[in-house]
Amino acid sequence: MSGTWPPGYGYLPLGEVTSTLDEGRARAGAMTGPTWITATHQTQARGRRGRAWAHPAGNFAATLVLPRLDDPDSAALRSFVAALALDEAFTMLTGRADAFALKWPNDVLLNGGKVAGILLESLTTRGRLTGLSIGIGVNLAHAPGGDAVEPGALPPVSLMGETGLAVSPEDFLEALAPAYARWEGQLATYGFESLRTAWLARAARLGDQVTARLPNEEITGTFRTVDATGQLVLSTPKGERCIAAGDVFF
Ligand SMILES: O=C(O)CCCC[C@@H]1SC[C@@H]2NC(=O)N[C@@H]21
Repeated sequence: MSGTWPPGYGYLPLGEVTSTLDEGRARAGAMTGPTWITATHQTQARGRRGRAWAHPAGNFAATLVLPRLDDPDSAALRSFVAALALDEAFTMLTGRADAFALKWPNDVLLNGGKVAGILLESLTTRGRLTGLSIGIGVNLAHAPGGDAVEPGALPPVSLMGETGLAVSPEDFLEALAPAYARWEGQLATYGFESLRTAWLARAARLGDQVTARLPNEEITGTFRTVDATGQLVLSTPKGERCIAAGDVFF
């Protein structure tokens, strides 16, 4: 790894694994600080809501392990930190900020298709949240076929397919890791408000009608904002609804 690696962050490049999230969980106890784990192949990569995640060779797959969290209550905000870092890395590598947008809660879009996803997993000690794994998958070279996504979901796209740019997973990490460290530093120094503002400036479909699919309910309304705790705020005919977790459909 050349370039400017963020001070205090470790790096563990692996070959074939079941999932970098599994590696994060197994290795977190021995880590002394935040550590990026990458893999060239994952045999059981997972996405949000128990879905499988396709990881063809040439795509980026990593888990950033935060083995100790000073403030466990802010753990979920890391999906905003990671999304802003991904957006910054994409913009740096392509010079095309206008092509990318952020979709609540944790997808990155390129030309309206999904190019990257984030999956947070808690790390617990004796039932207490003590750390966090941030799994990140980026379709650099290949997008999985449309049949790999659920009906109504945005089509997967790849960076190569949409822009013609060949970016290696190593080069992507070299852009992403410092960007993540900067946004994490901003969260620590200034709090979530500055990230919330930055995220909203890059949000897809702000002000539009969207549908949030929750385990037992679908809520359709106007996407007003994201609140101070990271919840999605929709205006519906029955009033304002704040949504902590769910999938959003446009
Ligand atoms: O559903 C999503 O959008 C989240 C996808 C997260 C995929 C990444 S790839 C690296 C890490 N390891 C996994 O098994 N999943 C995450």
